[in-house]
Amino acid sequence: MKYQKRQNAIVLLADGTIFYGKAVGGKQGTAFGEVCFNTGMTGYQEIFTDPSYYGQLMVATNAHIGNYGTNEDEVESDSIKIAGLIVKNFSYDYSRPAADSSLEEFLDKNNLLAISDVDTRALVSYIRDHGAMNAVISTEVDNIEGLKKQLAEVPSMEGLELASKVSTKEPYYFGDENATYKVAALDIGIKKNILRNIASRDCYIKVFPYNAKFEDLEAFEPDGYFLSNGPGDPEPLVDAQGVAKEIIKRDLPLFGICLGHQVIAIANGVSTYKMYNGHRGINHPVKNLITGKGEITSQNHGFAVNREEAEANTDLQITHIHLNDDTVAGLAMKNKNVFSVQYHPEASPGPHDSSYLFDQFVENIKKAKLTTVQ
Ligand SMILES: NC(=O)CC[C@H](N)C(=O)O
Repeated sequence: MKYQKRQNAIVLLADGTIFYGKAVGGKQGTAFGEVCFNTGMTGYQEIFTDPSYYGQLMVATNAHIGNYGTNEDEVESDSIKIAGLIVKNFSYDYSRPAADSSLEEFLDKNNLLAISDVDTRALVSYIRDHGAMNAVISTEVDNIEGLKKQLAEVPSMEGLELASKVSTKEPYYFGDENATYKVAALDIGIKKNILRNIASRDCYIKVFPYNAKFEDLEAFEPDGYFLSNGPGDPEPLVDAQGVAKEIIKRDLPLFGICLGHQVIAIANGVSTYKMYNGHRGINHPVKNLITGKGEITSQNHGFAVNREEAEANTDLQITHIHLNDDTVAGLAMKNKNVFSVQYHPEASPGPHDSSYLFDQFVENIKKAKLTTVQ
């Protein structure tokens, strides 16, 4: 495929701005989504398969993508979840002993359209200045007006419920069934490395579909509950919010990550909003307000919790702050076993500074279990 003629391609933004490139591997096609960028230098395979990215066209700010190939174990779900890929230099060749295929093969297997040779620095500067917006990538370079019409029909990410598109259809189990603790996880777009992190801390997990009811989770007789990351706007996720409310009412141990964190905030009456530009990268600085320590975190979100409302809410405490823009990065409920973070302690990709949060979850479970037994 390497020397095949590559089709001309465009990135057309919702405001009419056009960037030019070439379709990877001589492909033809068109893909729509919200354009967003990730600043991570590594971890592209994990990012492409993270269900939180469903419906998004990903711009990689790293200038070389594909150079270390892919490995079938380095996925965060069973398929690519981004809607399309935009890069500067696409590496058809790769070099890494652990790789088992090229990125081109991996994209082909998942039928994903990728566009290279785009001036990604100019594109990212543009999005930073003009905010997140819908876009289309396409090889139909002579059909700009037609593409514009179709693009106008693509719904905005604001208000969009996407958890149902990526959640498991049936419940399933993860980990060792003889583990000491049982955790019920609500899958609103869960990443595999979250399951690995919880299971490796002596927990057996049952994973439930996005529309499961609290009673479904409770029937597993779990020691703790988990609300996952995931795509789209948290506001329409009424089922998940209902589950969170029931868990909170009973003061059961609960941990939420990213979309799960936003759901917990909404369950407490605190609203979320669409950010001008989200946080997507693997070096985002966060301050833990309880310990005073900084952590370098992996992030991927386009919505955030309203800080003023969270501060005014007497049931909540802000535990973490994003140091770039002072947005809420972590919450805990006062006098309850409930906490959540806006970022990704499971990393994959990213640093492991925040893995202590999984320890904290299991500690909370342990304490709650001791109290119930006595
Ligand atoms: N990683 C996530 O869970 C993302 C949450 C939500 N979809 C957002 O963009 O803010």
